[in-house]
Amino acid sequence: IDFFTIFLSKLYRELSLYPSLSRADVGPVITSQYGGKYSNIYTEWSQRDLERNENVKFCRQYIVFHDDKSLVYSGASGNCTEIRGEVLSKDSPSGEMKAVVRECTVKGEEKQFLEIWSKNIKMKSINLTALKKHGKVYEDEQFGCLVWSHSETHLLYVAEKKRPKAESFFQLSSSIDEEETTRLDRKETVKGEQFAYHEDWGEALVNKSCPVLCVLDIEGDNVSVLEGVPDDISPGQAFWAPGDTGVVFVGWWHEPFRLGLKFCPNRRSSLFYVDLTGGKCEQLSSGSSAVCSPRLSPDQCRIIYLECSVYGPHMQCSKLCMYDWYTKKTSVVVDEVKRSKEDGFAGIYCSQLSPKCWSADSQRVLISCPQRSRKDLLTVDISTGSVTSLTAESDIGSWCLLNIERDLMVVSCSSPNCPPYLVVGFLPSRDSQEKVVWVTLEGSQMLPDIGWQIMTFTPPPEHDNSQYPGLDFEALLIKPKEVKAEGNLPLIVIPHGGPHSVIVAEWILSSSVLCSMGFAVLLVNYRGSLGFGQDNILSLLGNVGSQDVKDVQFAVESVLKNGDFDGQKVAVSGGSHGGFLACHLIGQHPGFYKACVARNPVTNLASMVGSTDIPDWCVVEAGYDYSPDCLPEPSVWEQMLNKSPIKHVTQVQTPVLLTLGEDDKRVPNKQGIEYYKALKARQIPVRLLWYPGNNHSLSKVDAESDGFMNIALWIIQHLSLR
Ligand SMILES: CSCC[C@H](NC=O)C(=O)N[C@@H](CO)C(=O)O
Repeated sequence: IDFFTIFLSKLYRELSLYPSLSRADVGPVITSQYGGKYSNIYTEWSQRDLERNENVKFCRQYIVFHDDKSLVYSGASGNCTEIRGEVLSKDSPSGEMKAVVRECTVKGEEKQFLEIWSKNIKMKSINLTALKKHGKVYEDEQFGCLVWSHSETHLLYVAEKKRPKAESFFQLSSSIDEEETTRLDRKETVKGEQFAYHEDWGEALVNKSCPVLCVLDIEGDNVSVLEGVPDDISPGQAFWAPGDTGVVFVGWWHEPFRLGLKFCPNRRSSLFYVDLTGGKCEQLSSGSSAVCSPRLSPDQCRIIYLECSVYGPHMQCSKLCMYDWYTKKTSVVVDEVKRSKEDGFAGIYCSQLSPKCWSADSQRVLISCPQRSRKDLLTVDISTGSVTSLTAESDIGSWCLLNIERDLMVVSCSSPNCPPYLVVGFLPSRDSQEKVVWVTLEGSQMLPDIGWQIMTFTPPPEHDNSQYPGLDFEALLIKPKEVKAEGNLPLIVIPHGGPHSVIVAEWILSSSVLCSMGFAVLLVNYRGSLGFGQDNILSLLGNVGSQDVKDVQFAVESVLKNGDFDGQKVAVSGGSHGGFLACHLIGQHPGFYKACVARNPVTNLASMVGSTDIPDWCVVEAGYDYSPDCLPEPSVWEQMLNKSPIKHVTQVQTPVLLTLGEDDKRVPNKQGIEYYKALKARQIPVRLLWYPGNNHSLSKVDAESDGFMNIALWIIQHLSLR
């Protein structure tokens, strides 16, 4: 190991110390003995621990004195504490109690407990594993929840349906000597099911197959699985209906078969209500669209939720819809936006609203979402549908709403040169022109040597899309503030994945380390990205491998015209669809890029369609309609192949580093291997890194850090930088 590698790992270690915010909850208003009003804010953070090789979660609380409209005093109360073993946790609405789902190992066996804490006493610890009412509790963002009833007497959560134990046809029947419990267990086992296949919900949701809604009656210590949910529906994102009469949830249809859900809010789904007493289930929204993130208003009269169409591009511009609990009427509050409005509003792009998103008077909804290459904080007036940005004028690249309670907004801010920090501010009243006064609760350190800018590009006429003419796109350029000698800045080009996702101007660890090492990084939001209107998204369907490739190359060549860069020292790196683009770029522009890195890249749509958890993606991106019960026509297979990077592999001259996850369900690692073999056959330098226990994101701490080091060293080597 040389000096350079040590320097690089030291830099990575240093910058990986900055934690990110994952959650914030605002407690009830307390009146102090001197009459001052205050609330506690509970925050959760996550940080990479390179020594322990895990992402550690910790919490810190803050105290905020206020007069319901403005902050009087705020500060941290105590130090931070690491959180271990907590799967889910939630304070009761009054703040009197706390519920925790905890995982721990007892006598070598993993168990899940549901704990109820009151003040400083653990009142109950219910062994959910021993109860055997259901399987593991869901902790994911897709289905998972832990919700107190309004009366604080019951808790609602989602778990895997209990599956009868399967045993071999040849298992001997229980002997008389066996303990009673073992004999009872045996009674419930089924023979012949031992090797039955159970569908799951795909990438990052493996082993999640049949979720059920579960309720704990706290007083009676009784867990029950709610009845009445239709058999062809997987429920999740549940909460208590007004008056605790039942439960509202999102239900995803899982017939004819489950398609991957991660990054796919376009799956057929609806809002449902299941009655607690009779188990009667009612469908509240249309059955022909895709919905998520339902949130009940503080006055308990309305439910706001996001809706988009089924199939088509996976991520799209959403509608903000509202269901009136009493009139049972549904309305569209904010419609899909085809092109940015005159006031700059570009539409709603998020697959999740913050846990609470309503103003205290139940008249406005707050949403943080990408608007072109920034993440902004928007307010929506539910009676007029008018959208106002609270942050459009700010210099900060990303405003992420963690929560809002009684108009106190808790936000995580960051920029490419500034790690996440925590701010709070009161939402000004509906008809006031006042600006929000933001107060920092937990600051962060600005990196003075890193500069960033957002660049806008108009494609040349020959690249214009005749069906969707006049669209522009952007790129985020991150580069050292001081360029030492003119004309020798190396450039790393990073097209994002998706392709319908977006890079916003937020803190990105890898980019900041690369920039601190003296690289410029260009992250391109080519046409097809989120945040620029629905037309922009649709313009890419059928044009993958050409329009997106042209946009990236156009952005790179435009940037290179600036005298700071060395056109002979350009590398390209991307993951997933970004890896697809990296491989396309080196195939379509032979020799232009001196190094290429691809994380779990899509290299051949035609060979992937039968093995990914989202076959519809391949067909739709190739420009065709997907149908789950039809094999694509031969011409569609041909087009899928024609639009794939493998088609251009014979032109490649660039050395390629592939990083693959053994357990990737999204882009099966065979895609990378197919490309690896094609390169090897032509004696193009190629190296493959294989990460066991990792899925599509390669985000486990060791895979991420090892990947970063290898990527940086690969680029340095092939750009001849040492
Ligand atoms: C059949 S894989 C499609 C590409 C993938 N899309 C959704 O999962 C992708 O590019 N994913 C991005 C995130 O959007 C990634 O970086 O993994």
